[in-house]
Amino acid sequence: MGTAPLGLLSWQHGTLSPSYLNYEEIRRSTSRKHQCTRHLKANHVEVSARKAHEARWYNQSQSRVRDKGFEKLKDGITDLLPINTINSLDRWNGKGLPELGRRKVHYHPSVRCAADSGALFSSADLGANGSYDFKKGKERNGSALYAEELAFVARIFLSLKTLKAFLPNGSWWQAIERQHQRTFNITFTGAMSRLWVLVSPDKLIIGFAFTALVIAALSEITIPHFVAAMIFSAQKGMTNDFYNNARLLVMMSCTYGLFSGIRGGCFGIANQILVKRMRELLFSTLVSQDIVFFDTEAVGSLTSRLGSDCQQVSRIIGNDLNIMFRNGLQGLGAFVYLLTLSWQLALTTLGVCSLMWFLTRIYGRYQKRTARFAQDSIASANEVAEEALSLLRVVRTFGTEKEEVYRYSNWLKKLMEINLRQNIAYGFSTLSSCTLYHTTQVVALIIGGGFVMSGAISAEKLTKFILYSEWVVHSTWWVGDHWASLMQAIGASEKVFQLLELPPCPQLSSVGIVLPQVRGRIQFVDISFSYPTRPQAHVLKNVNLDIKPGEIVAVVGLSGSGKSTLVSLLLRLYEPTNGQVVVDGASLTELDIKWFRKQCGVVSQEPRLFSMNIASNIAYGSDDASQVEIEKAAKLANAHDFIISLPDGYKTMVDNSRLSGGQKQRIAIARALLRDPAILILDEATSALDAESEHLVQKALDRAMRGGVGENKRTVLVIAHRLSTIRAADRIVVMTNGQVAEMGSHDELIKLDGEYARLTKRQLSTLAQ
Ligand SMILES: Nc1ncnc2c1ncn2[C@@H]1O[C@H](COP(=O)(O)OP(=O)(O)OP(=O)(O)O)[C@@H](O)[C@H]1O
Repeated sequence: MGTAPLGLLSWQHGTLSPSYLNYEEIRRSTSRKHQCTRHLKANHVEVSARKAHEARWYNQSQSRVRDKGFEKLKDGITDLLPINTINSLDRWNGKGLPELGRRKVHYHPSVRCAADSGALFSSADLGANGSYDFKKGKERNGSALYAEELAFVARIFLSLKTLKAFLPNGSWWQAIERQHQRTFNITFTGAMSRLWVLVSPDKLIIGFAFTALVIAALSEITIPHFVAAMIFSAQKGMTNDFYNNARLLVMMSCTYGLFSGIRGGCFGIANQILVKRMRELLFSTLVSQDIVFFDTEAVGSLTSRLGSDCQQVSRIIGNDLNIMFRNGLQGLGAFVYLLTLSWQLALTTLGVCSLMWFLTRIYGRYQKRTARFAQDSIASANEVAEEALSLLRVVRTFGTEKEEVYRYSNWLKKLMEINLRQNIAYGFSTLSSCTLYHTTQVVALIIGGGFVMSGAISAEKLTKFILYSEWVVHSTWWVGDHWASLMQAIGASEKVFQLLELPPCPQLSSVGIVLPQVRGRIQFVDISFSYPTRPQAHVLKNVNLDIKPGEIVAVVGLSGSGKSTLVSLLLRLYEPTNGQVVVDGASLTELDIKWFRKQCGVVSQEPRLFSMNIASNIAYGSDDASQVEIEKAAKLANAHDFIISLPDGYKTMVDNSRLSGGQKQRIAIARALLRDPAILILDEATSALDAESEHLVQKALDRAMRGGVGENKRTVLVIAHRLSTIRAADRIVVMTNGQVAEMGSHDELIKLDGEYARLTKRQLSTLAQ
């Protein structure tokens, strides 16, 4: 097999039109065309023993040859191998094609370059010894020069291909959009009407701001007129006119300064009010969402919406609209003035401004589209940061600081990619605006100078014209700049507006019935349930359970058997897929759920404390509790002694991390007991406490479970893990795979020798070890 030159024959991948590198065109453009064609035809090698994938490439290449109209060449070349990525070549390295032997293949940079751009090669091009040397090829065979030319053309077209990606609507600009999904799109008018609803209660401030804006803008626009008038009256020796103009200039300058200040202050205040109101509204919308919503939305992302996204919106009124109105008004005024000076020159300026505005609209649209993606990336970065910082103890224990930094910086990288595009787009916008700005001056001077020389207008008029045309263009530039910034802010706030439109959780707005007295009978009637985020997983299946008033029921079972889910359904945090929960004969859906929840005391498996003092944490949700009642609840929960031993006693500031697990649990028990609930729900902690803490917590739980007397005896539903708690129950319910497997007293279930007996034995043997 002889060494053949590079057979660069065709191009794939739509970005570069194949016709650009049509073989025939290349052939025509080179003096060695016949020689090369002959050479390729003569040196092609029939590759007989191809592997399956090579055969596939071969077929593809044949169809490409056909598709791209290389019919003539097709007949002569049967062993084309499309090497559209260098990886394909690399895969051959060392392994060898049948005809190349097991030798390493080396590639000339131009082969790599051409291959990257999707060229087809003949296997013969790689040479008999598996390598291709252009210099040697050139010496041996004149056609090699042709190969270099082709490689050169390849480079040019590669550059063109890259350039094309940077043109408006090119693939580089759209790369970001392809990575993100947009489900909600807000228009300019949509955003404005929503913002108006938010700021309308402060019409007075907005009114002041706009009045001041108009006065400041109009007084500022007269300044160039008086400046020019003063210069020319001085030149003509008109002293009276000079001083009159000077007086008016001072007056206008002062008016401008004063009202600019009022304008800035009023817009600033309106801005602060807007952001505050928006954050309040967003927060209240979020806290009134269904629990399912929080199964899908990360907390870090939501706090980012409250912080960063709302801040972006504040720019709209305080900055963008303010400056747009000011410059719009001034630009309009200046243009009217220009028309009075020379309508021909005024129309020239208008032409330039229209072009500038057109470019700005394109730029503004791009900024709006990308802004949302930027905010999404900020939210995701925030989510990672929030997670890592709140779980820093776990991060430190597992030594995964670097991984967390990597996770965080990955989002920052994505954000940077978006910002890079936004900034380059800004660069293009500034470039075009700058060019057009100076073009106006040059055009006005050339045309205006002609008018002056022909005596059509005076030099004073031309000077005023230049000053005001500059003003018009400058105003258009500013309006355009802030239009783009406004669109960016609207884009950034899309998610905020989307969230603000979420209706509150229906149970919060529904008015249900309030029972005169809660006796505490709880019935789970044929309950089936799947979490909305995992509808295929049936967590509870036809659960039937009747808990009598004052009864203590312990629910036991393996982890994941659905015990906590049962409690969530009792508190109506989720709605059952099938069946219903009945309390004292009334369906839970008929009851006023806020009232019902107040009748329940809940101690969750991992109680969380708020960043407030201990007394406020105990009184959380019981606003009218007195200090005496708080202390009584704390004593019942075995928490009083440790609380008073703290430096500030009940006023000690705590948060979720400043107390031990046992202490937090006792505060949570006190919080539940303070309500003196008719129904007590305990999700026993599985985490191991030291013997002393466990003893104290256990005593607190026992006391809590025995609360109430006679008719008012408390109904207790306890998800129990400790044998002592289980034994204290009147009835034990054993759950397996979302179903009630066994039910009865401890002795009954031990006799049954089923699941419960097995669980108990396992626990006893663990304790014995
Ligand atoms: N918010 C949720 N979204 C989706 N699936 C969930 C959710 N909460 C729990 N699950 C799933 O529901 C099933 C039952 O969970 P549940 O918390 O009720 O079990 P459990 O018996 O209380 O377990 P443990 O004793 O470990 O607390 C599990 O498979 C769990 O993965």
